[in-house]
Amino acid sequence: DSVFAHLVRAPEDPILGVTLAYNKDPSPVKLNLGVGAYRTEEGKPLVLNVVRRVEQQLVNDLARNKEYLPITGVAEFNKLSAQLIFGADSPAIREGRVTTVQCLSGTGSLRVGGEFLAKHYHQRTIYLPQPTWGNHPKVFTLAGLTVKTYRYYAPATRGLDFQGLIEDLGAAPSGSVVLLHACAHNPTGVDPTPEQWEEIRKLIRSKALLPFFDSAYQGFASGSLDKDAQPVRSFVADGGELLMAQSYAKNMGLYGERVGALSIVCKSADVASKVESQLKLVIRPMYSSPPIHGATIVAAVLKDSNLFNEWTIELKGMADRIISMRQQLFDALRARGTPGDWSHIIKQIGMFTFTGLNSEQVSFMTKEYHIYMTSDGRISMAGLSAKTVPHLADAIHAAVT
Ligand SMILES: Cc1[nH+]cc(COP(=O)(O)O)c(/C=N/[C@@H](CC(=O)O)C(=O)O)c1O
Repeated sequence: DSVFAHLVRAPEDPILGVTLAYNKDPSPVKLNLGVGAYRTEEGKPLVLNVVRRVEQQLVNDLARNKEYLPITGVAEFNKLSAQLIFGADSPAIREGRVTTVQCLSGTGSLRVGGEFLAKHYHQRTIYLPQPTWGNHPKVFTLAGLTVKTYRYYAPATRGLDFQGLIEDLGAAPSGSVVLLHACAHNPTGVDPTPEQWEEIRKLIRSKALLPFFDSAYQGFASGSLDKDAQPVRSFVADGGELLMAQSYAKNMGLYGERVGALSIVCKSADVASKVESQLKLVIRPMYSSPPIHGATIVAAVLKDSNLFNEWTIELKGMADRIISMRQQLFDALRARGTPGDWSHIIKQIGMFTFTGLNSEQVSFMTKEYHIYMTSDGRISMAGLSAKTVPHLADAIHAAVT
């Protein structure tokens, strides 16, 4: 019999498996609020106009070919990605202290960064917020790091457990790596205030902890790319070092193109270039070089001021639609007199609402109302529309009464 006959059947991914279950459900009222992917009012995936425009230009450009990219990817894309998150006027970029490599979207950027740290950094422990994106622990464990957690979410207030965060990071061994969501924390939708970010930054620098930022929603938290990058820029401004994983999956709608970048901000240009040389030794045996199409689209949008402005308008449109879904769901629950305080729905930011519903209530809503969401009670607001809000509100009402 097969040499693989001994394999046990693996469980589906807690996030991506929700979509598989949704697809199997024949119900006409089913609702997919699982994966963090934007949907229009009509419930359809969105390809941004700027992306379509650029793709038209690319397909007609006979000067383009399908040659291998360098291991580090599209150079222009790397430069423009660093400017997008650190600011076009960033002193670190000007001083040549930033190295950026194109990776396979956010996940690939996190994995390459994790493998680089496991190989070259003296402290192999990374602290993840509790809770965090479900794939983080797996990515970093497989990269060779030891995963620990720091308190982040306070179920009682449905807000930030700032005291717990400070205590846990204060107790972390000096030099530990700390994963920070740059904005729009997944799954809680709870971000530190600017004042709290400043406290976090001071603590991290005072203990020589190494920040590893994950930016998968730049522009989705506030609707402004620059505003959402402020916390990151305050860390770069203090001259310290950090790692930064960027994803264009959500904010440019390039999910399946797998477009992302890993940047490492170093103390000197000389170190940055040595870091880049070692990053190439991580990437070459992993996937050799990244895909050409998506990064070319992003570079075209970022370097042309008209396309860039049109992108910011489309991005704000997506952010605003999500915010209106928050208000509509909150109003619908209030209209039903649904027991409990639901103000966190309008206070939380980014793509997700961390409802506070427990796994029994979630499975009740799936069974009785065909609502598909992750078992931790997270719902992707982008999956909602004005006409489906009442159905979700009915389901939540039934689940809590
Ligand atoms: C915080 C965070 N970081 C990185 C990623 C990776 O995205 P990538 O497509 O590799 O650029 C995601 C994706 N999150 C959504 C989709 C998923 O789970 O893959 C989600 O949480 O639903 C994140 O939420």
